[in-house]
Amino acid sequence: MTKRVVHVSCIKHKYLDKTEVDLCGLDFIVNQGERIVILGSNGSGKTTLLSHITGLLEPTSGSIEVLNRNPAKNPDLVSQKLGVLFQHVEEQLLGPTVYDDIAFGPRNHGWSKQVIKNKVYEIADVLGIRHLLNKLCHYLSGGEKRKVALAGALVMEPEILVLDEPFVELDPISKKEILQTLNKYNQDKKTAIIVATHQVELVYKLADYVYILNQGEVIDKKTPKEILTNKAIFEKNNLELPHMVQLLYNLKQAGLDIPITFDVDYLSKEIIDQLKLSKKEIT
Ligand SMILES: Nc1ncnc2c1ncn2[C@@H]1O[C@H](COP(=O)(O)OP(=O)(O)OP(=O)(O)O)[C@@H](O)[C@H]1O
Repeated sequence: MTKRVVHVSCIKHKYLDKTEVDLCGLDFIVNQGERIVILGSNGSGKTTLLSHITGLLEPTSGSIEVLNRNPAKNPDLVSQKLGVLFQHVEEQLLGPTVYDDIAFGPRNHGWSKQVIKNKVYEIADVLGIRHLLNKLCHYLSGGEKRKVALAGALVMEPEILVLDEPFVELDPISKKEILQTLNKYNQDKKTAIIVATHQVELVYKLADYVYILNQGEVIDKKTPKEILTNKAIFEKNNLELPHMVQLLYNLKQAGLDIPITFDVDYLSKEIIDQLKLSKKEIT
């Protein structure tokens, strides 16, 4: 039977300035090894939802279970089983040096010096940041900080990874490498991945299911294909339609019957075939 690792049901939160966020609508459910992308425009409640899952916030009502326990009441569970990457990444870099920062979790859990060293080097190699290990975190670039924070999130081999806008500030090569790393972790270790973003193109590359948030409400759960083939979802939820999908819709409107896909090679072949065919028909 599939193990449910996260279950959030109609939680409400009141911030100190009295802003109320009601994350009701559909229950938010994540099973072991699932890759979930949470899409929503600015202020739709993505970070608020993730902050409850990671136990940083406690709801005023509703229920939240992470690995069958309340995360706000079980900080040990969170630190051992959850790997977290915050949106404002500076807030989570704790060590003076990159090495110290990645080693923070393992040291706290009493791992031996040698095991920590091996693991820090291993994860630094995976993320291509070994050359940064002796550097002070303060002087890292934005993208480097994000990679270091991700290394800190992965080093404990968590059951659940919670990532808030992980690809902001990353160059295309870093983005591709980190996507590959996340998908590999997911495959090899059955790590559940929860990513909040408004970068819709990630859906195709990093989602088994997509939850859509709109003004705090969890309004929909869909597969990537269902999202990408339904233009109305983008308009209704103030999400940017990726250029490639817009192009496909335009071609469809002009009479070319092309499947909606993000596979550039497949798409190019389809377009070329159809253009060749129509050229033949004319001549
Ligand atoms: N610490 C806070 N104090 C007061 N209000 C807050 C706080 N954090 C978030 N909010 C409010 O809660 C609502 C949801 O914000 P949240 O940050 O969860 O949205 P988001 O979907 O992550 O947005 P973005 O994509 O811009 O990061 C917004 O109206 C926001 O102003």
